[in-house]
Amino acid sequence: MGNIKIAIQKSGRLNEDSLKILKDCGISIDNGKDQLKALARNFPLEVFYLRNGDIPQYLRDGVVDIAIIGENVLVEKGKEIEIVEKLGFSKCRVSLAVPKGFDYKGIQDLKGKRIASSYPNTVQQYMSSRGVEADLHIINGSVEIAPNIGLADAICDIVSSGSTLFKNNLKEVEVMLKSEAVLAVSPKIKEGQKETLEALRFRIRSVLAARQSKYVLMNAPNDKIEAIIEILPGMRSPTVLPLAEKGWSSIHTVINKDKFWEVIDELKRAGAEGILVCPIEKMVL
Ligand SMILES: Nc1ncnc2c1ncn2[C@@H]1O[C@H](COP(=O)(O)OP(=O)(O)OP(=O)(O)O)[C@@H](O)[C@H]1O
Ligand SMILES: O=P(O)(O)OC[C@H]1O[C@H](OP(=O)(O)OP(=O)(O)O)[C@H](O)[C@@H]1O
Ligand SMILES: [Mg+2]
Repeated sequence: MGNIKIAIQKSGRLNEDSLKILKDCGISIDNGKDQLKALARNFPLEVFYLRNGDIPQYLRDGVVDIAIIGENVLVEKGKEIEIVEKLGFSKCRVSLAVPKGFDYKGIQDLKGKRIASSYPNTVQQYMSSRGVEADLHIINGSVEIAPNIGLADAICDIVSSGSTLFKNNLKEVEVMLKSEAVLAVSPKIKEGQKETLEALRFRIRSVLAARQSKYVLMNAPNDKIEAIIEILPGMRSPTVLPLAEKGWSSIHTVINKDKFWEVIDELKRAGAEGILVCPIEKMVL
């Protein structure tokens, strides 16, 4: 398989989870402190530690073949770059916010207003597709402070819990896009490298599916099995194994981790006992 170069964020919100997903894919990386480049020991992968904001350009130029990057950065700077996997972490939205006292009724209220943002293309496109012109001020960080220091009437920035907006006396008024970390591919990737990319994607999908699921085991009297199976939102038909105690069985299945709490009471009412919920390390689909 051809060697591929992957860019991940050097430091910041994506760094740790990006390294973690590679590790969960069974890829060991020798990364010493302050190293900008590292080789994987057991997979044809070279890791480049870069600024998130610089990655679209490196992908475009083919300096790196693939990258783990925030989708919001691609929307801003790399619309033509292909996203091949959504990775389920660093979930956030890019939103417009105004001071709490602003009587906001709709996007038209921002006509001619000063908007501070690190995402000028995203804002520009959102506003102009709605026929609204505003006065954009590009700033690189601490955007939420802009209205308080008289620099802007509104802002556009990343929102996750909303606590930064809250602390700065702002309210979210338009969600322009939803974002998460993604695996993106350079348009210049070569044929010989696609096999390695597919092998990596296969591993990533197995890791993500496992993160989303739980292995659930429970015991039940045989006459309750049918009712219990009705409740279980399993992958396929659950496994039913006889217990040493006559007339009892053990039921095993895989369920989506978010669904589990929805059905737990129902399962107990239907007669399930000794319910165990276990993590799954990999799930090959
Ligand atoms: N509060 C947040 N909650 C969840 N995800 C976030 C949050 N803030 C940022 N992100 C996501 O993480 C990415 C990296 O954010 P971070 O603040 O670490 O880097 P940055 O300063 O934008 O980039 P650079 O690496 O270029 O310095 C963002 O592009 C976004 O996708
Ligand atoms: O809704 P919240 O949960 O408060 O998250 C949103 C904040 O998180 C990000 O900043 P970060 O902490 O990454 O700092 P930065 O501006 O230095 O990148 C983003 O720029 C917002 O300011
Ligand atoms: Mg940030």
